[in-house]
Amino acid sequence: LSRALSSPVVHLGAPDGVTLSRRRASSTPTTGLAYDNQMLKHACVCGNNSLHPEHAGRLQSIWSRLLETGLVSRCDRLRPRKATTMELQTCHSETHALLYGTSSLNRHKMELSKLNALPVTAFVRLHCGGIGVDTDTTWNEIYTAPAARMAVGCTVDLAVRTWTGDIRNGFAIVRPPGHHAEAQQAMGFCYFNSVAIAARILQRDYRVHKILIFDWDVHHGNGTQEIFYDDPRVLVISMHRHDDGNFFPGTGSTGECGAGAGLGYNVNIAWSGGLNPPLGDAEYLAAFRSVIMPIAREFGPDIVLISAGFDATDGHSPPLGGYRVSPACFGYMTRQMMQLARGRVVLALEGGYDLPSICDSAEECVRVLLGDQPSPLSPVELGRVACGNAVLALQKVIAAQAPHWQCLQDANK
Ligand SMILES: CN1CCC(CNC(=O)c2cccc(-c3noc(C(F)(F)F)n3)c2)(c2nc(-c3ccccc3)cs2)CC1
Ligand SMILES: [Zn+2]
Ligand SMILES: [Zn+2]
Repeated sequence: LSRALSSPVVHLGAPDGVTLSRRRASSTPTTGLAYDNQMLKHACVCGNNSLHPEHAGRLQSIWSRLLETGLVSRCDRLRPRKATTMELQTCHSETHALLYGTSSLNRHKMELSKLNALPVTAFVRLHCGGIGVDTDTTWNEIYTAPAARMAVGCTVDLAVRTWTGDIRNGFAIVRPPGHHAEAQQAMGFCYFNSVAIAARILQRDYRVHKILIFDWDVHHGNGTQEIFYDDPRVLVISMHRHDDGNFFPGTGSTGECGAGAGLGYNVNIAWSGGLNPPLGDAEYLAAFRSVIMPIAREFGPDIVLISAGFDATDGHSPPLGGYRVSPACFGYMTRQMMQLARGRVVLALEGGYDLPSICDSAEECVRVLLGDQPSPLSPVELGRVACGNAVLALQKVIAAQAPHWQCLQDANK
């Protein structure tokens, strides 16, 4: 017993009722995970998941997978919290923050002047009997606001604790998603732009100089682009299906390179050509090798935030995605990003709804964040040349961005 007593971490079988429960401070920081079941409650009152595919099952299944695989126990589980209104207002207007950040349970606490300032047309009646901003962006007057605030709070805390070195890197298992949310507009299942708010807080409160936001969701992150369009300290790189504006949300063309001081700090890899053929790992690898990593290295970020939507994977039908990127490819892209910013990388879930694919993809990413070897990419994909449409799209990006990035100028010689 005396020996056991000498090593304070050992939980004695309490033979004498003494238990030394002082936990060993984790000497080496590990991967942080943020999740809370309050985010499951955001749902349309009609309860029809096939009508509203951005449902709680997405989050529940990812969390279950991370538990079953033992990955959660290898990570540092953050204490989840809701974002404050002040935090929401780093990117959104006060009206927007109060409109979507206040549930009916708390509306009575709002100053009357503020309550009266809210646009009455904010929500419309949906065919399903529910209400929402639009048919995709449904509103549950009790549960949507706390869930949306929770998604932001979890993402912010992971980013801050990664910056301070308290955790090595992190993954926010959150919903509702955020990358379509603009300063004054909720849309595309999004209310608050979690990743953008995290970036703004790192800038304002931690004086972080250079932040890379990489968005690999199959949809263009219009909100993120809009928020940082004139900011040279936040480089936004988005790779997404565009089809000359015919794919949701329609923004994110190659020529949108930023404005003012931010010119050159917005990079859109806008895929086109529909699904002839559907894009896969070969195209995403070509984008990484020829554009994304060269620009990211030249920028030299202090931290990397990833809008990690998994709707580009196989299993996502054409209306949503239609591409065939493999879960292992998301692991590969995560590992590539870990070469930057001394490995300070934080992922936040955005889109994706095919449960097996998003679970496989999330698992791949968490394993890589923990330092495990990523699953091998398919030899077929490794050996396949990127399709013609993808090569054209990449050439357009290089032409548009070469004036702003030295690394691409050599590419033209
Ligand atoms: C019933 N009908 C069925 C087809 C439909 C097609 N969706 C879209 O065209 C669409 C439109 C706007 C936004 C998005 C979108 N996807 O990910 C995200 C993200 F989560 F913000 F990243 N937004 C997708 C689907 N949406 C999803 C979906 C699933 C999870 C998250 C978001 C959309 C699955 S099928 C719309 C609803
Ligand atoms: Zn509904
Ligand atoms: Zn998406």
